[in-house]
Amino acid sequence: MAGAFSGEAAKNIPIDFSSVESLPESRTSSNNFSDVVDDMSMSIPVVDLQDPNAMESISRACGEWGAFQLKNHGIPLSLLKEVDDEIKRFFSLPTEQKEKGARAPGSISGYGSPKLKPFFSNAQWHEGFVIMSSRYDDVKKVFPEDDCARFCETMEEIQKKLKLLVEKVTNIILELLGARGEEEKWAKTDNYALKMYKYPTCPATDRILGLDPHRDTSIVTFLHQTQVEAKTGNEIRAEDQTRGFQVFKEGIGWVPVQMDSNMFVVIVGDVLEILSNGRFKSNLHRVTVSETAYRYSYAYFQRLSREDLLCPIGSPPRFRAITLGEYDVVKFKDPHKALSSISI
Ligand SMILES: O=C(O)CCC(=O)C(=O)O
Ligand SMILES: [Fe+2]
Repeated sequence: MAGAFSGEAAKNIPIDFSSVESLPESRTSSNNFSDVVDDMSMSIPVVDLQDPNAMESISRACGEWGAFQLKNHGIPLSLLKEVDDEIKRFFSLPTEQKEKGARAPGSISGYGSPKLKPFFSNAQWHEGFVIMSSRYDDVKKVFPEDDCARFCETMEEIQKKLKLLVEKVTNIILELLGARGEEEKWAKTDNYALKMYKYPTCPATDRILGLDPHRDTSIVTFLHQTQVEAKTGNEIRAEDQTRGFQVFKEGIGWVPVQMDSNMFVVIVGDVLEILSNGRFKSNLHRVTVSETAYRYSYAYFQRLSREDLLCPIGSPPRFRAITLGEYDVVKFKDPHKALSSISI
């Protein structure tokens, strides 16, 4: 198989997906593929940021779903389209070119499978590229100079806009919680990560996921689902529009989120569940893949410091106060039990 790697780098760099005609034994997963809701009318709520009742809608969505789609967010749709195009251009580069920006062991930024272990098995069908707080060193290694400038300018622009939008939405949420302390500075942080993904077509969609079920550690994650592009010679099928990002709803199952490239999906993370004393739910989500269509996405995460103390707002507290650094250690041991293991 082309693109087989050895040594440390093999842990970070995906196999060359285009060369895989059948699924290697090592890339099978034990996930449940049948528990998917096929009622198209069921989805996460849509919140209109221009609506005078936006705050109430955000409160309800975060409490009931831990996720919502955000429209009228103020980021120009032309910029969203440019970002989509640049991400597509990046992932279309030859594998050996992208590998020049490979994520170094122990680092978060760069090309490969984002550093998520031991959260997941190895078996995930995606390529990733991570930019940390507007640092483009890895991009420069990948792109020839002129192409690099266009990519970096576009990414800089979207990150500037997202920083302000995420700050605005985080402030609404903090106001809902009555937060008065340190948390307000977290909304404004200059420390963030932009993770981009390509989910290539896959020969065995019933045996592997693009991204395994997980909860983000963030306050909120902003996710944009980019265009689905059919593999040469294939039509895009209706189901490919809903194949991709899915959220888990207790008692209902996996709910596919209908793609809308004009909106952002806002996802509640563990930090917000802790801060809100359990009022807002950290959302369990995953990504499924398609046999006939590629999918691209990018996610923007605010990053707190390891020393930041997460303290539930409200009484009696349902979680013990914990620094982010300590919480990371707990999550590393067992990501799916992290929240329950700090609950009191
Ligand atoms: O690519 C997606 O749709 C989801 C990404 C995601 O969940 C993450 O980066 O945490
Ligand atoms: Fe996520």
